[in-house]
Amino acid sequence: MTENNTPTALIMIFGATGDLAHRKLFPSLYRLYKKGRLTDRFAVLGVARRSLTLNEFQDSVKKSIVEFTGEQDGLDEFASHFYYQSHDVTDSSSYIQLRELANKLDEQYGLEGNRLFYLAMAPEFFGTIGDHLKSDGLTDTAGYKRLVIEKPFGHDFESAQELNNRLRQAFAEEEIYRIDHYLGKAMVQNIQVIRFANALFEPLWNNRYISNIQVTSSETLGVEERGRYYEKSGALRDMVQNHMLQMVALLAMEPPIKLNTEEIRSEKVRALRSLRPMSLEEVDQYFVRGQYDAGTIKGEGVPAYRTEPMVDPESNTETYVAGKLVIDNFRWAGVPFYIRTGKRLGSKSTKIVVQFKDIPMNLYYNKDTDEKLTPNLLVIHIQPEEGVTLHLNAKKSGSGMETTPVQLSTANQSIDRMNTPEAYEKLLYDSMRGDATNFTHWDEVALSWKFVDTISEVWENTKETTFPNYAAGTDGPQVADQLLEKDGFEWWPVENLEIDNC
Ligand SMILES: NC(=O)C1=CN([C@@H]2O[C@H](COP(=O)(O)OP(=O)(O)OC[C@H]3O[C@@H](n4cnc5c(N)ncnc54)[C@H](OP(=O)(O)O)[C@@H]3O)[C@@H](O)[C@H]2O)C=CC1
Ligand SMILES: O=C1O[C@H](COP(=O)(O)O)[C@@H](O)[C@H](O)[C@H]1O
Repeated sequence: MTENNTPTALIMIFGATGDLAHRKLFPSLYRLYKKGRLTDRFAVLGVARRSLTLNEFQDSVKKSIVEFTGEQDGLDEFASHFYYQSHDVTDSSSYIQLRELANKLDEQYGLEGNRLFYLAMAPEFFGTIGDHLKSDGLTDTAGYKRLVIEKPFGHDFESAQELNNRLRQAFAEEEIYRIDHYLGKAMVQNIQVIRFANALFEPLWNNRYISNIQVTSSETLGVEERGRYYEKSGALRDMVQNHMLQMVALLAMEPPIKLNTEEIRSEKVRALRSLRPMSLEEVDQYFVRGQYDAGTIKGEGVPAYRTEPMVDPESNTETYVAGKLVIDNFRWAGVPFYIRTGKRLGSKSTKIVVQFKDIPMNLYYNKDTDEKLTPNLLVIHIQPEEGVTLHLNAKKSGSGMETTPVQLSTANQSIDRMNTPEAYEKLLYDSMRGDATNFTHWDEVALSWKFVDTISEVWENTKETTFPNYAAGTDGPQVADQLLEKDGFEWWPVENLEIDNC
């Protein structure tokens, strides 16, 4: 890793007029600038097709910052670092001009030839851009060259491999920063710290003491304007292949021998390699799917998935997935990892619940009340609230020896926004500093696709006759509950585990 806490670079954003650039990238760069993490030695070169003057582009940057950060301090100064080239990325003749502009900015700002190419565009263009960056000499530079690439990285293992091979013609693996914005979330980064910095947890973090782990990422949003993309993706490719499996890898991995990029990634890869593969016939035992019907969220009626724009009225696409993952290694044999994620659910929440095994005997059992001890839980609140809660049992006040559940909580300040800009801010900063720890290595991408491909093969080839099978605003389809009931467990309800109630 190249450590430099005030990095200098030319940041070339392909897709600079798009949603991601305006909602996440410009505000994140602005925050870095305000925090002094970007000195004056940086320039941003935006690329997109529409014809904009320099002033128009800089105005659009300022507008996005006001809208998404609510701030305007030093805006003119900040926006003066932004440049624009109208350029169709499929048009080979434009790259030479782009290279000349890049070289000029390099000199003007003293950027030492450092270049970050950020692909904030539809994935069909990733390969073409990579090819041109190399063939037209944009990657021939005296400083570092890095490619930051958005999801989705492929549609399945085969297409991901094809894309990877193509990009590797222009960039080495260590120069490719594949974004998974969940890895930029503070509490996802905290999973390792909670595990490896607490004598209380690490000795218990195995199949002797843990009964099951549940990872939930529920959204109230529907598919919005992304019907075209989502119809081909579904929740499995959109959320499970990347974010959900990344969280599982962090929970399941062995302690790395050092806290560096290579060691952490290699332990995550080992965890993903330990996922028990399923045969096509076994998929239904381990994974279930759902699709939302019309319903009510926060008092407002919302439409069914099949009536959303650009969605097939008979769509077979899943908007909900629940699954049981089995990790075949010494630490986790016998401990199911349950995951669930879906759109148009009752609440926006991402949580991890680690359920500990019951103690061998309940000394406090009272046959008159027949109350069972509540299992100990460690709840990691990823979003919207950020923090940790430990659910314990303690003595009820009074003269008897009855027990009552109690909770110990620590909460960070709450943030509730989709794809929190803070995540992008951290990831942008890391990519400029050369810290790839919180980006996904090709080996992780490949293993995740291989795991998910078996499920998609079955789902794409079997029409789900029960769709739509959950109403918007509910907890999802009943099949998800049945998945855990078979094992004698149930989902911990995310609402009742809110940190505010603790
Ligand atoms: N938006 C978000 O919150 C998130 C987005 N992503 C990913 O980020 C990427 C971008 O998404 P998003 O910003 O939403 O997409 P948008 O459709 O909003 O933006 C696409 C951008 O690409 C440009 N563009 C399209 N075709 C060409 C072309 N042939 N040559 C040059 N520029 C072109 C468009 O500008 P113009 O029309 O002017 O050419 C625009 O700037 C996608 O991979 C998406 O999956 C990932 C997570 C979240
Ligand atoms: O990558 C994606 O993530 C968002 C959910 O992100 P979050 O930070 O709000 O949890 C999801 O809405 C989107 O469909 C998916 O592409």
